[in-house]
Amino acid sequence: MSAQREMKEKNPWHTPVTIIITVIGVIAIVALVTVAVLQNRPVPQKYKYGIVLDAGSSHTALYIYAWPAEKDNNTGRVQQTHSCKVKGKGISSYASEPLKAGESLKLCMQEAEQKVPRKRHHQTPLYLGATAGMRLLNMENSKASEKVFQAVGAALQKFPFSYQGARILSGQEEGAFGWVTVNYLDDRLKQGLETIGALDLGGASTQISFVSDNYDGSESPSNSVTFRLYGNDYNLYTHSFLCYGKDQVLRLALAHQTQSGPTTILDPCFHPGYTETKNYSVLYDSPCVSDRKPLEDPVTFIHNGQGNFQQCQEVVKSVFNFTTCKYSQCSFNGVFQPHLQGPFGAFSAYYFVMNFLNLTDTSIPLETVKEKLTSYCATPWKEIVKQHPNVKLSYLAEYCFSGTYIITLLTEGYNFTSKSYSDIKFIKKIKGSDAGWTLGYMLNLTNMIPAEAPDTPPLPHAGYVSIVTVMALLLFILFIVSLRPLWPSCSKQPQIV
Ligand SMILES: Nc1ccn([C@@H]2O[C@H](COP(=O)(O)OP(=O)(O)O)[C@@H](O)[C@H]2O)c(=O)n1
Ligand SMILES: [Ca+2]
Repeated sequence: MSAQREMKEKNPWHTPVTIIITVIGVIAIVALVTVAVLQNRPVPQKYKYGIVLDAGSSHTALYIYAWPAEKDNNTGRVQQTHSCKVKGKGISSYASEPLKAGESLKLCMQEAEQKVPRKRHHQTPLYLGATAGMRLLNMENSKASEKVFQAVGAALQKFPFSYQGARILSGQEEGAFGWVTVNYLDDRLKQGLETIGALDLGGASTQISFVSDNYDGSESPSNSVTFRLYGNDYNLYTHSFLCYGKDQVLRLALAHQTQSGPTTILDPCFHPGYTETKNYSVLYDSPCVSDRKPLEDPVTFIHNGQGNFQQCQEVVKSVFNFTTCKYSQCSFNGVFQPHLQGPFGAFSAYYFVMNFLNLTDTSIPLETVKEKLTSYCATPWKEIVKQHPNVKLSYLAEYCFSGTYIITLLTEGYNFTSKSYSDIKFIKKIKGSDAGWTLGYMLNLTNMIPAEAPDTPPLPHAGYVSIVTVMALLLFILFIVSLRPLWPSCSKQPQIV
């Protein structure tokens, strides 16, 4: 009995020091694990918002962007959370009734009020950028364009957002911000990867923007935009061709065909059997074509389709000027263009048209694309209408022309070859956000892309917490092991006799 008591008294685990150390150790482990778990628990995410209105020549669209509020600007990913297509035409079409331009935006703005949490309304910046439609109106009638902007500004200021103004983007801005958008969405900038070129086709202008290794900006400086983003320097080539959006080129092509004065034209870019009586005044109602207006013309002309892709290409080629180039190389109209380089993303009308024609797959050889267009254009109008009962006739009539224009612009205009054609991807969205200039515009105006790479800690937070926990556990085990001489099994067992 006394021997047993002696043993109990000598059991080192029962000394107050070991008990205290063990308790502290256990508490420390529990505390560490709790901290590690709590720190990495997903917290409900709060977002900040930004709204951009793209006032294009054919229509206006509203985009809402959101990004995590907690993370600083350098790490938060901006995403499109909502878009709204404004009913009716572009704001430039309201030149004679500017107030209606403002009114047209109301429904989409009300939708934005619903989509952005009320608490965030006041700190949500709201921008409106207008492109080629307003550029043309401004050239034609600057007073009318001012009035449209006044009306649009007054309408937008009635909403609870932080209105940042409405303005016309320059062609360079439109091209460069489109390039920023696609490269930002594809994560090319932060990682300093090879960039994607951007091809944007609108109704009234078209943009091409890309980085080329043998272009330093010295030849034709007006085509050069330099950026420093996340610590990398970019020398971007960009050009915007005003009047070379697909709607203006259609006018140019028609003007070309009606110039010699016949009141009936047989248009190879429209389907056989298509026939419409059109107004000359509507055709020439644009600064892109007004200088080609014949002095005397009848009020109307009859527009008949013929459906011949090859001849249509000849008509389209006639709207490009290839005769002069004062630089080492040009695209068309005497505009400098360096050697094409790298993958390209083609969006906006490039996508809409090629998607309608089932030609977005650029692994289809260019020759096959041309064959498909040849057979599509040659399909009688009646059949086309039967095949697409839900497409508006005015849009449906133009796909043969638009497809032909796209292929001609890419190959004859920009010099894409049968080989480099496959470098192009026709895209609508990247990771859920629309490709277009609006996101790049907002990122720039909110300084959301830093010039220098952010200083990142060598370890991510979770890695840091895990390593500290593991090290602490190891130290604790080491400590316990160092007490080994005091362990009951190691201490001399009392002999019980
Ligand atoms: N679903 C759609 C939407 C637009 N589009 C065309 O895409 C072009 C968009 O041009 P835009 O209004 O942005 O004009 P710009 O100001 O960029 O020149 C227009 O030619 C529209 O007709 C289309 O083909 N299908
Ligand atoms: Ca556009």
